[in-house]
Amino acid sequence: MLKVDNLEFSFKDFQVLNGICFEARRGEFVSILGNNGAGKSTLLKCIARLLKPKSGVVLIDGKDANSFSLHQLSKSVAYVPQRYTTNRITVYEAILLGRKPHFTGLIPSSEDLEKVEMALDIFGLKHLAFRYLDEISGGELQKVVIARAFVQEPKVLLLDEPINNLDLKNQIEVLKILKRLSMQEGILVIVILHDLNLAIRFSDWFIFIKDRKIFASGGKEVIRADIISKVYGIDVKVEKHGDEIFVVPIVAAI
Ligand SMILES: Nc1ncnc2c1ncn2[C@@H]1O[C@H](COP(=O)(O)OP(=O)(O)OP(=O)(O)O)[C@@H](O)[C@H]1O
Repeated sequence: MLKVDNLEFSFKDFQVLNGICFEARRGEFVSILGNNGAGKSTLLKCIARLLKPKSGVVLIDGKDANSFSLHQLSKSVAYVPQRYTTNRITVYEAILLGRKPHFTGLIPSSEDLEKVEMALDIFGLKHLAFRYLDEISGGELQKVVIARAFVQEPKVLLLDEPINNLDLKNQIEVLKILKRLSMQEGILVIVILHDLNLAIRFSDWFIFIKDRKIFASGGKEVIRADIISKVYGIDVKVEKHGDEIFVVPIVAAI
C-alpha cells in the first residue's frame, strides 16, 4: 500500500536521505529508528508531502502521492508532528478539526460527531473535552493530537515520537491504541520511536536509518546487537526472557 522508492532529500547542499526504499502494507506497525539527526523526521515529512524530495517517489496504493490533491492526501495520510503549536480552542474542537477532510458542508455531520465521541472515549479524553488546549498537560495534548489524526481516518498514520511527553503508563496505552488501529482498522502505522524495547514490543517491522540510508530493515530478526551497536554507536546486548527480547545497553562503570 505504501512504497517509498529511491527517495533522496537535501536541505540545500546538505544531503539528509539517499536511496531510501521500502514498502509497507495495510495493517502493519512500522518503527523508524536511529540516532538524533539521522533523518527520521525528514523521511516522515517527505512521505506526508511536507517536504519535497530531490528525487524518488512515494506511492500510496500504487499512485504517486504527488498526484493527489491536498484534500485526497489528507484522506489518505495523517501526520502527527514532533512539536505542535496550540490555538485557543477546546479539546473537542481540536479533535473535530481532524474531520475536516470529511466535511461535506459547513456543519459537521452526525458521523463526524460520533467519530469525535469515539476518539474522546478511546484516548480517555472525555473529562477534558471542553478544556482549552492551553489548560491541559503536555501529555494530554499529545493524546489530543493523536486523536485528531485518528478521526481523520487515514490509510497511513505517520507519528513522529508520539510518546515522548507521556509517562510510562500512557506510553504503553498510546502504543496499544496505535497497535489496535493497525490490527483492527487496517491502518498502516509508521512511528518514530527512541525506546527500542517499546518498539520491539509493538512493531511488525523495523527500519534503522544511519548515514542517510536504511542501514537495516526487517522483522524481529534485525534486532541484533551488532546492528544496534553500529546504528547507535554504543555497545548493547540483546537478551531473551521467555518469548520476549530486550536490548540492554552495556554501560561501563564511571
Ligand atoms: N529545516 C532544516 N534546515 C536545515 N537542516 C535541517 C532542517 N531540519 C533538519 N535538518 C537537519 O537534517 C538532519 C536530519 O534531521 P531530522 O530532524 O530528520 O533527524 P531525526 O532523525 O528526526 O532526529 P531526532 O531524532 O533528533 O528528531 C539533521 O542533521 C538536522 O540538523
